[in-house]
Amino acid sequence: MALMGRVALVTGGAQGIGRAAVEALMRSAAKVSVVDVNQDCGDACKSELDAEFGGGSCAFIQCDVTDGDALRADAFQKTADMFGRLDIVINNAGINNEKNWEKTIGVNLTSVIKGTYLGLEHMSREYGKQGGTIINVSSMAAFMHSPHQPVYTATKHGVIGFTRAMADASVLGNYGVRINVLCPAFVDTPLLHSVEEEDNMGKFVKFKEDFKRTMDKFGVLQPSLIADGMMRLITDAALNGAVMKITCSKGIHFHTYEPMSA
Ligand SMILES: NC(=O)C1=CN([C@@H]2O[C@H](COP(=O)(O)OP(=O)(O)OC[C@H]3O[C@@H](n4cnc5c(N)ncnc54)[C@H](O)[C@@H]3O)[C@@H](O)[C@H]2O)C=CC1
Ligand SMILES: CCCCCC(=O)/C=C/[C@H]1[C@H](O)CC(=O)[C@@H]1CCCCCCC(=O)O
Repeated sequence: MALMGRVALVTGGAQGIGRAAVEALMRSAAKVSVVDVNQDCGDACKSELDAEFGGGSCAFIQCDVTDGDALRADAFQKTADMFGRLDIVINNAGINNEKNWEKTIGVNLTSVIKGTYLGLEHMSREYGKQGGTIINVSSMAAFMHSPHQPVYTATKHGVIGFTRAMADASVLGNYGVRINVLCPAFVDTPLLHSVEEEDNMGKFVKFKEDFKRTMDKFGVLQPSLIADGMMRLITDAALNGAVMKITCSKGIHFHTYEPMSA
């Protein structure tokens, strides 16, 4: 019951890692807004969550996170209006599309930046709000660059740099918002199967056997473990600017950096 009365917004929350996070939040008695572009999946998710947790604790908002106006008005503002506040934002929506790589930058990086800024508008002391916490979802691809997914890899590097800089800005600006980043290795979700398809991988699809060998080598995690990591980032008040990694070999752990020097 640690999060009783708290309100969370999870992008890409209708399936996969986002859905596991939504369930973990609801088990802790938070109210959750599931923001997802996929109407059918979102409707099914809402019905299942209402059946499990009772109505009134979650909402599904159909929204494409790359539509900045919709993200502001339909996702963030409606969530705050519906539940009366916002405390937790998980910028999780992501795609793997090397063919339409500009869309990958839009969803995986630009929308994470927008989601962070909107989260601050609703939670930061700068805006007269009560504080809160933001998690941005990156990937182990930010540490082990992938020849199968160059643009995906670039976006996930970007998410880490942006998040760490914003975490420092939050301290300097006394925002009262903790901002952390999560980097899972391979996770058993529909996204992982998109590496089989030319529509997603473009010319890199010819490397799919090599990609699968990497997966066999490192193993595949379950979404529930990623949700456990997210809950730790949400509940541990000491964490800001943390880069959490989750792998089969080491489980939940943190990346360490050299102190900054010229
Ligand atoms: N599955 C994996 O192996 C890993 C995934 N990740 C990251 O975790 C995050 C979640 O991925 P998964 O759950 O695996 O993917 P998934 O494909 O299972 O779920 C992603 C969800 O995001 C939604 N979505 C996609 N584009 C959207 C948009 N424009 N607007 C709103 N919603 C949108 C989808 O409809 C879907 O419900 C992504 O950022 C991904 O890059 C990171 C490391 C490993
Ligand atoms: C299709 C999208 C799935 C994206 C999953 C993902 O982010 C994969 C990243 C891998 C990248 O393709 C190349 C890698 O090596 C990344 C995974 C690395 C896992 C390392 C685990 C290390 C360990 O267990 O110690």
